[in-house]
This record gives sequence, C-alpha cells and structure tokens, in this order.
Amino acid sequence: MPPLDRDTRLSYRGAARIREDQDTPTQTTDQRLLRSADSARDPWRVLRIQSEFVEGFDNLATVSGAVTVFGSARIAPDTPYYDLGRELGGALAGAGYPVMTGGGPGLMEAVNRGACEAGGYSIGLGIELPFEQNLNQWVDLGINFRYFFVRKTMFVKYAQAFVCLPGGFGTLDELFEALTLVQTRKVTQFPIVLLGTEFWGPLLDWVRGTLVEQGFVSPADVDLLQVTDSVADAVAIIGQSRQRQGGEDHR
Ligand SMILES: C/C(=C\CNc1ncnc2c1ncn2[C@@H]1O[C@H](COP(=O)(O)O)[C@@H](O)[C@H]1O)CO
Repeated sequence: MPPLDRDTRLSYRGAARIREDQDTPTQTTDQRLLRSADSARDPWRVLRIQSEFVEGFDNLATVSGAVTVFGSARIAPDTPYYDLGRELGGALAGAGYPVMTGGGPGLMEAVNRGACEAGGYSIGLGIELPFEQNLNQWVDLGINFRYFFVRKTMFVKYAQAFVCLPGGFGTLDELFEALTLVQTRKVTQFPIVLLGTEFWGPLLDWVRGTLVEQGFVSPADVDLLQVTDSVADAVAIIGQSRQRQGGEDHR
C-alpha cells in the first residue's frame, strides 16, 4: 500500500492522535520537573502526571497483548535495518499482534509502517522533545506523552513481549529497563527478543564475559534475552511464550 497522505490516512484508518500538534516547547515538561529551581511547584505537578497516566490508560484500555518494538530514531528508509523493521512490523501484524513503538522516525517508523501495510493495528507512543517532531504517519493510534516514565509504563503494561532492533542510548535504556523488570520478576512470562546478531552479539559477549564473569548478574539472567536474525523466529518466540500462558495475559 503506498503511503496515504495524512488527511486521507486519518479519515480512512480512523486514527486517534492525542496531543500531536502542540507547539514545540522551549522547555519540556520533563525538563521542568527535573529542574530543582521549581521544587516549590512540584507537589502540583503530580496532578499533571496523574492526568497523563489517566489519558494513557484511557486511550490504551482496549489494547491487549501488543508487542512493543524499540529501535533507533536515526535510521533512514531504504537501508537494511529499516527494511528489517518494516518486515518485523508486517510479520507481527500478520500474526495478529497490535504493534507499539515510540512513534518517532527511523526504525520506529519502519515498524509502524510494516504493521500498517500488513493491515495490523499500529500504535505510536511519542514523547515531547525540545525540538519539533511529529508522530510518524504510520500510526493508527498516536499519543504524545510529556513524561518519559509515564510513557514507559504504557510500553510494558499493554505489551506481552518486547523486540529490540538496533539502536542507541534510547533503545538500550528501554532494553535494560525491561530486562530489569523481568530479572526482578516485576513482570513474568515476558520474552525480550533482540533482532540482529551482528549488532547485539558484542553486547551479549560483554554481558557474559564481564557481568557474569565478575558476578554482577547470574548466568541464568543472560537467558532472559533471545537473539536472532530471523523475523519469523522472533514472532515464533513470542507465540510460544503466549502458548505457555494458555493464551492468557498472566502478568
Ligand atoms: C534523535 C531523533 C529523534 C528523536 N525522536 C524520538 N521520538 C520518539 N522516541 C524516541 C526518540 N528518540 C528516542 N526515542 C526512544 O528511544 C528509542 C530510540 O532511541 P535511540 O537512541 O535512537 O536508540 C526508541 O525506541 C524510542 O522509544 C532524530 O530525528
């Protein structure tokens, strides 16, 4: 399916976009929260944070068993990793999973695009940034969050698995947060698949050779990550985990 222009897409796919077209802020809400000069006003910020949770829960309430995919914001279309992301989005949608990303450019866009082209449900959870950025055009449901930590809750709460494509600090942050939640059994039965052995292999070598070797993590912790080059394998790993749960979400 060729890309539809924004208006056509919105009316055709019935997309909902929440807080997308806000002006680019000179200072983000996250920045104000973290600035100590504003501490006297912090108690009142709780109401704003609360409202963002309410909005997220409200808009995502009908989503269940999604697969969240993380990956670089910087990879251009028509590159091997972009094509991999697009293939992944398509395969996940084909297997019936709603697909959730950070709603931005790069591999987030690739995955949303693949899901959309395959006729699946494509969700983008964007983040307010200090520079202008819209949600990519391939989301059916797009929500722009002000607070990173609220958005992160949504990524876990409405997903049954994570897939990580290659990426930088943002992707690594999201990967290790998920990994810690599984390691500490805050969430269980939650597969984390790393797609791309050439990219992820050296990280796993370091985890085994340094973290396990020096006792910072246990050997079993490494098994919480599953690495593959195959999109079909990634989808199968998620399917097997779901089967073990009897098709239910036991988290
Ligand atoms: C830097 C650029 C765009 C930033 N825009 C983002 N929009 C939405 N989500 C983002 C963005 N940047 C990071 N993220 C989150 O982190 C992951 C990607 O970060 P990485 O450092 O590129 O690996 C991704 O999964 C998002 O959830 C360029 O235009």
